[in-house]
Amino acid sequence: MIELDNVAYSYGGGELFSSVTLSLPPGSFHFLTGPSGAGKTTLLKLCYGELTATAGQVRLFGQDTRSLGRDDIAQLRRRIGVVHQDCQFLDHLPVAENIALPLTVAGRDGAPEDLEDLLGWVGLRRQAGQLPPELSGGERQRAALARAVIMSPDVILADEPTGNVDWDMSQRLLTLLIELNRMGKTVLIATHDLSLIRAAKSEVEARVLRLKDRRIQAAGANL
Ligand SMILES: Nc1ncnc2c1ncn2[C@@H]1O[C@H](COP(=O)(O)OP(=O)(O)OP(=O)(O)O)[C@@H](O)[C@H]1O
Repeated sequence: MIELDNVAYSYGGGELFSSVTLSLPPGSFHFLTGPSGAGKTTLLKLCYGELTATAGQVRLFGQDTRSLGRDDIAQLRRRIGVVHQDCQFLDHLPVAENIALPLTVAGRDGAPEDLEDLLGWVGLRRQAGQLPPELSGGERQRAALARAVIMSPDVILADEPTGNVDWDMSQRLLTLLIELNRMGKTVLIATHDLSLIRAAKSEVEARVLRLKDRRIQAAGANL
């Protein structure tokens, strides 16, 4: 689905990381962990074509992004749902409209009952008409997850999806992501939260990648 081959990235200063090789096969579940500032968000941005690698190859659904134009990459990105770290809602639009926004942008009409089902799945039917600033942290994260999956993507990339929520809400979000994986979606979660990773490992076969010292390392058993 998504493959990085010997990838390096620099924002202009020194290299943030280099020699990063990873593969997210269909239906796989990965965690990406590592210290703050190691470059997890940056790596996710490379995985969905938001940034271009300074060296190496990024393949999205088998296609080398270096050979693709912006429109091609935009098309491929529709197959990837992203849960951003800061959620990024349009605060003047109700929650339901924020969740449906990717459909609107793509010029597609979603069936109202599908949106209703999605709101029910994330437990936000009651909050559908509220504005994003009125939501709690956990509600915002669930709304962000709903928005990420509304286009039925093949891959879900979640950047700290349980940041700023309590343990019960972390578990609830994790359960939703595991459900998506059981439906066949490829899932990558960037997180600092090692207890979340431990909790997931009893539920799903997850591979843990650690970004540290400018390299990707497979995390050992000492999580
Ligand atoms: N647009 C940018 N321009 C310049 N430097 C940037 C930019 N975005 C991020 N950085 C820097 O790149 C480094 C990695 O940032 P990134 O957000 O990818 O790390 P992270 O591992 O996700 O961190 P955290 O766990 O704290 O969210 C940081 O030092 C950050 O300041």
